[in-house]
Amino acid sequence: MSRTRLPLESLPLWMSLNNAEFPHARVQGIEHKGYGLVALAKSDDIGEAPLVTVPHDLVLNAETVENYAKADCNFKALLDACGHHSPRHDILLFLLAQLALSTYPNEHGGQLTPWTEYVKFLEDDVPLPTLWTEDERSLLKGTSLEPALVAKTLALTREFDNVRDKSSEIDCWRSLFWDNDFIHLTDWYRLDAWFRSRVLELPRSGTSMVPYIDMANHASDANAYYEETSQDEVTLLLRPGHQLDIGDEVTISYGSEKSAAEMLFSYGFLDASSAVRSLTLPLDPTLDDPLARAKAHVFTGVPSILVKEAEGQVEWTSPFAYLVCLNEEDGLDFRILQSSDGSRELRMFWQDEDVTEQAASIEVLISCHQLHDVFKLRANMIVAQKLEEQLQNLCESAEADAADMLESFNAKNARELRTLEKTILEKATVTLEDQRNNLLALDSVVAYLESMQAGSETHDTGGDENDDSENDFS
Ligand SMILES: C[S@@+](CC[C@H](N)C(=O)[O-])C[C@H]1O[C@@H](n2cnc3c(N)ncnc32)[C@H](O)[C@@H]1O
Repeated sequence: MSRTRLPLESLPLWMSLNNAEFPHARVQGIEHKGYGLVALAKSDDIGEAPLVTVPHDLVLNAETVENYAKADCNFKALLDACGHHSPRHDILLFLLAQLALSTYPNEHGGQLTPWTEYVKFLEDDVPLPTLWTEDERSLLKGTSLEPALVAKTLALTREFDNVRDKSSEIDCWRSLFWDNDFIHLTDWYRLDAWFRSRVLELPRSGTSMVPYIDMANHASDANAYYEETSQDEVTLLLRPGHQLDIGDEVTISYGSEKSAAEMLFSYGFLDASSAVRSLTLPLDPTLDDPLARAKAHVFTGVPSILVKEAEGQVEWTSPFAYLVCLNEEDGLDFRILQSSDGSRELRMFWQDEDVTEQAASIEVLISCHQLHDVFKLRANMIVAQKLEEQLQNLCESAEADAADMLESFNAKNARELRTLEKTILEKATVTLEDQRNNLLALDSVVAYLESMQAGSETHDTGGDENDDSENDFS
């Protein structure tokens, strides 16, 4: 969508017309960060007074969307056809309506809101990976962001196709989506990127976008914070103890626990000062596991591996790896139970006890089993294999990149993420190897492996004695 824009100089007027106050902070361009907020007074002069106050009726949340639907029948038709799934999706539909209204008022003909103008201040160029070029995205190969980005892209495409399909039965939306082909998938990507990089969770208003305050950039030692007042206004305040001069950037924290991949995914930059060193990888059941689908079905958590470095130590956690490593001979079983109303349900049993509800804590359930250390060894090997594959992919990605050193802000961030994740993975591999060696030295594990070996030898010699020993070994 080729949209109408407004210059930043008009933002103060927009704020005043909408009864928002910004006595101590204004928006200006900040190097490498787009826009940002800067202080208009020294911290000593500001004291505890708000830097910015945004009235409740400017806050965009699920309630704003519902109220707008009551005032605009075109939007109501769209919301009823494909909305009411989640606050995020409804807010995206609202932003889409504002974008269409601000750019094609004749086609849309709907109700203007303050957001119809505010979207004209928002930049097209948002550095989130969903909006990167193909070449930039290819640099993420082997990082934990690669599968997340593929999943997100698919989900956004599905969402957009659904909105587009449903719009075909609503006159004004049919004209925008179909007859004039004004709205494209990239518009939906951009709306999602605006939402993701600007959304706040407010105690009273819930999932919300707050104009002007959403111009505040992130810093891990942020000098400001936002809060919702008892009148449901949102205010931006200085953090006690932080000194500010006129012209200093006013920053907030986007979250202190987010990994580098999460920061890049949601905000399009890496925070060099962050101490968080972690990554999460999806984990699938092994291909030859006959119970694979059943395990995935009952597991309520996210099937993943979390690797985290803290105080020099690398730890991994993966409840799903413990489920993946168990099989029927160990005592894991799945049964379909029929309830009195005739519905059928898949239930998981461990040692004949129904543990469906505890599938995500299977590690605890198996801790009393005599083969507990053997299970730990199996889980360790599943995780080690996944991490080695990941490291291999990262190396291939670095080799491909070396041939074609693409220069851009996003390319630089992709490379930094690769380096950071490679370091974490290499340390995790050493941790896993140490743990494996310790487990392999345990009597219970040695006895188990010997019994398996003896079993397989008995089995082997029971067959054709003329078998090629090399084949047996392989
Ligand atoms: C809530 S908006 C802040 C306003 C934004 N800079 C703008 O121009 O509209 C969040 C976006 O600002 C940018 N940003 C915020 N903090 C940053 C930082 N410390 N370094 C680089 N970019 C930052 C990122 O593009 C992020 O997605």
